[in-house]
Amino acid sequence: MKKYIIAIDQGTTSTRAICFDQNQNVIRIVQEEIQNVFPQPGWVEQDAQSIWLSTLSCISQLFAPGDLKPEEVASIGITNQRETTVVWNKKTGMPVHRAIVWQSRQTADIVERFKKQGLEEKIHEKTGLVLDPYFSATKIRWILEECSIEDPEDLLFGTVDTWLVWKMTNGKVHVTDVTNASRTLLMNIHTLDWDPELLAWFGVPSNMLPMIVDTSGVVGYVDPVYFFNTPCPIACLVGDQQSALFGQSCFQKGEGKNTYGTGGFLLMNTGNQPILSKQGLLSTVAWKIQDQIAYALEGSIFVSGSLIQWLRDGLKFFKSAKDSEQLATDVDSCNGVMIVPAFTGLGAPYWDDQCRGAIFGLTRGTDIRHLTRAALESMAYQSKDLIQIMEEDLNQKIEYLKVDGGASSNRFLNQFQSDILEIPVYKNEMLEMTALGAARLAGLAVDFFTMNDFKDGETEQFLPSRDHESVEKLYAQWKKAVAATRMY
Ligand SMILES: Nc1ncnc2c1ncn2[C@@H]1O[C@H](COP(=O)(O)OP(=O)(O)O)[C@@H](O)[C@H]1O
Ligand SMILES: O=P(O)(O)OC[C@H](O)CO
Repeated sequence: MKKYIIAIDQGTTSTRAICFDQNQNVIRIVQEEIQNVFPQPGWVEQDAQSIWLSTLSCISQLFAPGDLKPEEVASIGITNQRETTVVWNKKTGMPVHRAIVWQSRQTADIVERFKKQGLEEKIHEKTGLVLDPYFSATKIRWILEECSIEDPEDLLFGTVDTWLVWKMTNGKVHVTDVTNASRTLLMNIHTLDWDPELLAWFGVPSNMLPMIVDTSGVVGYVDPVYFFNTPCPIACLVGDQQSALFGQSCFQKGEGKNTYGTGGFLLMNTGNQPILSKQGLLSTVAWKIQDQIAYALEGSIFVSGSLIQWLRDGLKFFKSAKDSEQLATDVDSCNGVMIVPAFTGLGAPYWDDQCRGAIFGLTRGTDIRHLTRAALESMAYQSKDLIQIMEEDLNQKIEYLKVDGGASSNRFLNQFQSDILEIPVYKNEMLEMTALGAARLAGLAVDFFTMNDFKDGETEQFLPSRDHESVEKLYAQWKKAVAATRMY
């Protein structure tokens, strides 16, 4: 009898393996941090082999206590940091370069080259995306141009979902799902297939590309060597932000969520048609389950929780990210300090790959409490930038915000977010929303769950508590800081 679903949540900061039972409760969770490498300013890379090994290690730790039986697992779902690009040799199984992480700006020059060809509008129409180093296409181009490659015909490309499935199946299955493919700049969001014109423009050979599959459905079986001699089906691949949207039960048009992980991602379900933004939001595939397709409008923030990680690891302000909450509430305000965390440029709605981070308003009275508070507040201001544009693009008022992701356990952040948006913020008691989405989708594929099983859980509410005038004043200061950062 099958009792469990396992979700692998391969994020930018860590890899997690999570075991869910039939009631969608978390039975066990195992997590390993992932090393980021910063070879040059604005570049971010990870060792692809370590991503795979951390996944393998999390799976084996999940079963280490001996109480969970591998043969009781109905299926595995994989959700992953999107856009991050791996190119490897299919004969050796070895990556030809480190994985280029979604945040990395190392392809800014290549992007400039393509911008000069005047293709931006056409690319936007076909992909719903903007021409930016964020997406996979120019990262593949960079690897093809910069790495010495002996056997180009043996190269395979994959986002992290593809890489993990290829490894888990011992090189038998080379696939990606439609949500991940929609983040490459190579898939046409109307046909849901690789677009020959885009491949030609970006110079990406079609034989490197994985097959595009549904978000929910069995794509292959984990090689028994990696799963205690049990052939377990891999039944879902899904980008982590789309997965959180599914986990948050945003199944209807007009329902959305905001995730605060390494980056910040606001996604709104737009139904079975893509809506092209006029102001820098992205159109993306939310999921495809057989003949059911859902699209989303997305605002992507490059630096959100990773700003707190930088205060922790780079500036050594505190030992644990959760200490940031106490520090922030130890003072009543930031005393005029503003942080614009453009470490790798700014994403939506600015799409500025050249600017870099800045701190304003320092005085002799500034200390780590003000800086920590300013860091958390910047996460909320960036989300407000997106909400305003989303309301205009959709011609609809957003009445409340569902939040999740690692940093949403910070109650100061949630309260400040509600204050600055002047709408309620709902934090679900389920901490692993991203993994829940993948577990649900993997369970659907093997008839472990049905859609009727998916309900909203209990939430904690944060209600606006500031007067409108003070909110306006703070937000105007933020806009001034962003403008000054972009001028520098
Ligand atoms: N209590 C907290 N307050 C603020 N930030 C936090 C807190 N806990 C975690 N974070 C931040 O959230 C991020 C991790 O969130 P997570 O959703 O696990 O990210 P990812 O999916 O990108 O790996 C880290 O960047 C960390 O600094
Ligand atoms: O690692 P996360 O959870 O911040 O998500 C990364 C996104 O998928 C990048 O688009």
